[in-house]
Amino acid sequence: MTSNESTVTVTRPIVLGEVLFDCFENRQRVLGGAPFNVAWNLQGLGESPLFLSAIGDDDLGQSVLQTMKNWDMDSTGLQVVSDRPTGTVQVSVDNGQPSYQIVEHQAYDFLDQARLLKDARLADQPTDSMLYCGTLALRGAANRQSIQALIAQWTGPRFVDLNLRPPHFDPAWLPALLDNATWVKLNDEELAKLTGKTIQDPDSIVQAVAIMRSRYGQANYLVTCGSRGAHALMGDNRFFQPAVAPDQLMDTVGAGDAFTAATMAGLINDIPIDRTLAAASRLASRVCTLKGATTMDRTLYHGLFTA
Ligand SMILES: OC[C@H]1O[C@H](O)[C@H](O)[C@@H]1O
Repeated sequence: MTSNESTVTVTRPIVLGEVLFDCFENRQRVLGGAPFNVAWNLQGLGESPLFLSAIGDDDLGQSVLQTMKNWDMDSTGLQVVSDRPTGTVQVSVDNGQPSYQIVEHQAYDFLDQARLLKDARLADQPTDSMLYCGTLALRGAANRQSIQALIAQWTGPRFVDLNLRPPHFDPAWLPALLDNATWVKLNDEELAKLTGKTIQDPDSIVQAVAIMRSRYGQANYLVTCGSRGAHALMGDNRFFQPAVAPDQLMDTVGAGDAFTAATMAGLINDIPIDRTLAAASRLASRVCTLKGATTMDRTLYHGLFTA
């Protein structure tokens, strides 16, 4: 956010999950991983997220550290796992739509629980700090236990990003993850998969979210539907935001994460939800013009909340 539109930030978002390199078919490597993308965009939006993850003791890990430093990001929450590689994902893009081959047993799968809880500085956080959790880092049993321990102690708002990346997801994780969550974000396909509903119009979204709420509690929901816009369901109210078409589509990698980050920034800064969703749509659209999810180009973040 630019200085003339920000309000005083009293909380610091904490973002937990994977950091990795998205490796494209042309051999280009771009920093990514949904939680990392969210943290990166929050930083671009003027927040100071604490990012909790792990890298390997290798060149890619050094590159993560250096790039975070260049972006003025706090890397104190980054663990080094010496016997595992820094994460990578093979990305194929067809007509702008990515598919991912996600490599297993990566450094981010082996978070040290004591260090994680310490870095989250539970006692020091203002009670209204927002904790973001993705789902990929839950795939290992030890990580799952660590993340559940952190969630169990968390008293502030929680934002859960359901990234269903088969086969790295199990609905059995959902009760612990969604219980008492403040916000849940997923896309229309994920909502359809989890509820068995066909998602085709606002009514079906409302019905599917009602199913999710009956199972997992009364969170607010953010449902993104690609070029068909996004819906925020807050209590009984639903807000719709049309999608902004990108100037020139490169790929949609990280568009949803950009949407999440701008939404979190709006919530943290008490910006009205309609303005927040409009900004989120703009940022998602701009990310679609990039190869991959992240860029050092700060103009990406200009005028998002004022346009
Ligand atoms: O949401 C996009 C991210 O998810 C995938 O896991 C890719 O790594 C990419 O950066």
